[in-house]
Amino acid sequence: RWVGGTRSPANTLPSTSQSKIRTADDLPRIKTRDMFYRMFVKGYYNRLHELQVYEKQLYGPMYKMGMGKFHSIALNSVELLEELLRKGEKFPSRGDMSLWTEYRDLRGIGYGPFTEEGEKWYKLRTVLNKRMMHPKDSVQYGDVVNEVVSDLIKRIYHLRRISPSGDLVTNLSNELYRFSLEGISSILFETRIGCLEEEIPVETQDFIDSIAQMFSYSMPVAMLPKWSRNILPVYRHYIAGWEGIFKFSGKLIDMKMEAIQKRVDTDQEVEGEYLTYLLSNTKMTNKEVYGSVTELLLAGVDTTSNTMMWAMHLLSRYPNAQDTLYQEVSHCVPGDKIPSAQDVNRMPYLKAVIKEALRMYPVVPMNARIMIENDIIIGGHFFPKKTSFTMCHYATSQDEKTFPEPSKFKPERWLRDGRVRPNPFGSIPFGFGVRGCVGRRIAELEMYLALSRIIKLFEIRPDPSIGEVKALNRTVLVADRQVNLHFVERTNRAAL
Ligand code: HEM
Repeated sequence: RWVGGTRSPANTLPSTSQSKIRTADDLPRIKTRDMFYRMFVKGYYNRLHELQVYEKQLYGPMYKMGMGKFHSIALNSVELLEELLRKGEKFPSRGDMSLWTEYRDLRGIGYGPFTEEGEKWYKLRTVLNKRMMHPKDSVQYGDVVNEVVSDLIKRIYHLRRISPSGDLVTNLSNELYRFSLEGISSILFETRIGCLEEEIPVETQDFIDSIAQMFSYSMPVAMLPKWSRNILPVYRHYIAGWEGIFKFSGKLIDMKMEAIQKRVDTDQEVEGEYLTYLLSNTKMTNKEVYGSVTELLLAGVDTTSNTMMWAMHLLSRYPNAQDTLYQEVSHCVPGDKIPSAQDVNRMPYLKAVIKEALRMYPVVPMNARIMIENDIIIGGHFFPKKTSFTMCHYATSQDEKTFPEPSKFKPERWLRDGRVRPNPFGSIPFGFGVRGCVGRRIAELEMYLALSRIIKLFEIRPDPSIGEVKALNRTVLVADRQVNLHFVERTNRAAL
């Protein structure tokens, strides 16, 4: 069979409805030959997000796709995504994560929110969601994040100063990666790790290199057969990446645990934020905390940094939108005051800017669900349980029926000022439902606080020498070239 298990409507549905229900066999299928041609001859392999748009034109909103062991039903319309997500199971699954679980099994480390499944996943999320998921939870991290934003601003001043024009910041993605890693580490480890210092500490640099190593060897490890692992060095490098990641995060978590233990031993009150909560208020062991904190961290860096990069890139190209944002920020936070987590709640345009940047560049451009427990009917088609669905939400967020003039950056389409707002399933950059992104509120807080402060201090302008920037799909949507921006100071005051 093409997808799913062996059940069919004939043995699961009431006989009256059987005649109207179609199956996967009635859907168009992308031929393997065509898929290879598009990927490797037409060069779509790193523009899979654009392939969604192209294939919708060829096959319509629902089609079969597959390569090797991987087979899936592509859903490529707002209506179908809404139907699938609304019919979601109690313990939704995105599919096979054995590439990540293998290392955890090898070292006896607990699974985190990405790798855990079923009821165990549900229980884990119940613990992890606390102090993270509610908008008011993120407010408590406002001061911690603002300290990191201050260091980012200092670094922007420094980089401008040493640039030939006196206001250029080159390779913005790299700077925002450093900001984002520092921001999420300061929340998850409750300590600073020095990513924004001029010289990054050696241990932190090793950690950054290990993350890059693990990600870059993931694809070859997934593609190569298991028997090649003892022959080729690829698997060894991949495992070495994980070793470096867990060595660093394990050390920081152990240090926190020791500090908590000392306070407990001396009858002092234990105070702290997320990590302290996980270590002292839940029944999680250290090895379980390693697994979860590390997965939260890995999910929270490139996603946040690239979204900020796209938002700033767009603002530099749409000066009117940038000006509207500046007016809002300077009205809500006048003078030298630094925007706080409470202040950003009074800035609807700021939120709309991020929402629109995520619509145009949803950094995670596709997502998946696999029905574990139940058969399902989607778009009038029957699918047996274990069917895998690919959610083509990059394409739906570019659909002009939901978003008129989709290639234009129009934050105002998200404002709640009486206008008809787009279907919420049109743009789902953080996923949906109980399995949706756990770090959404933290990511939003980081982006709001950084962007509002930057826009208050600087007018950002494009660097014409870099040409037209396009998105490449490298697990997340990144720029196809180095992005530079001019940061023109709005006043003479260096308000830090
Ligand atoms: C702009 C920033 C971010 C974007 C666009 C984003 C997007 C996503 C998406 C699309 C998913 C899949 C959700 C689903 O299947 O319904 C996800 C899951 C997840 N995200 Fe994020 N994310 C961002 C930032 C973060 C941050 C900062 C963290 C950590 C604090 C984080 C942690 C996670 C985790 C752990 C999961 C897996 C949740 C689970 O399976 O239960 N993300 N994210």
